[in-house]
Amino acid sequence: MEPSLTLRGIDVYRSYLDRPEQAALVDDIRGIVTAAPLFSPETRWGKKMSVRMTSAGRFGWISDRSGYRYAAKHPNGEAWPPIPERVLDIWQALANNHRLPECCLVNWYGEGARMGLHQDRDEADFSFPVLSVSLGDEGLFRVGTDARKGPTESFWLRSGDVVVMGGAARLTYHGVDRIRFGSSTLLPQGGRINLTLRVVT
Ligand SMILES: O=C(O)CCC(=O)C(=O)O
Ligand SMILES: [Fe+2]
Repeated sequence: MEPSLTLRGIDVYRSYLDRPEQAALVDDIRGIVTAAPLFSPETRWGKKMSVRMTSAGRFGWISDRSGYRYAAKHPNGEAWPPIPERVLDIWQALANNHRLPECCLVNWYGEGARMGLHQDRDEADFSFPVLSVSLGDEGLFRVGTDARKGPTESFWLRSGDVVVMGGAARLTYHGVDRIRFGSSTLLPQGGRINLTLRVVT
């Protein structure tokens, strides 16, 4: 399948998931959140992130006063639930490699939540892409270059869109400036969910 657009090497598959597929994925995510509750990670400096998170897979991404890292257990001490088949299917269709993701990060953006510009670079091997799925409210996604101070541009990600950052774009700086709270009817209470799939080891 060809991407709908490629921006600075990042492939965007617009409306990759139709509405029933999005709703089924939300049900899967409810299952993850029941097993591994959302939490608000703290940065090393003790500031709470505005995005609430949890994970599925062998590893989850956590952050606390010791810094951020992948961990085999939720902060409550339990293993993360498995990555849903429906999520793995998206990876199989678009990630174009033989490894399966080891982490499915679930990011939950409520009103006013954002994610600062960053690189995804806690993984061992950057030859594997990062794939992300957007659900619910629209999010303004900012992409730059592989330099922190490089030029950036932004575009709106909508429910059902899938983004693949691979190859030369694997270490592109990116972030979410803001969401348009209430712009989608997928989540009855509003908000945006982003799933990010990564090979970790
Ligand atoms: O919410 C998004 O679209 C991006 C999330 C992200 O960049 C991350 O979790 O590393
Ligand atoms: Fe990221």
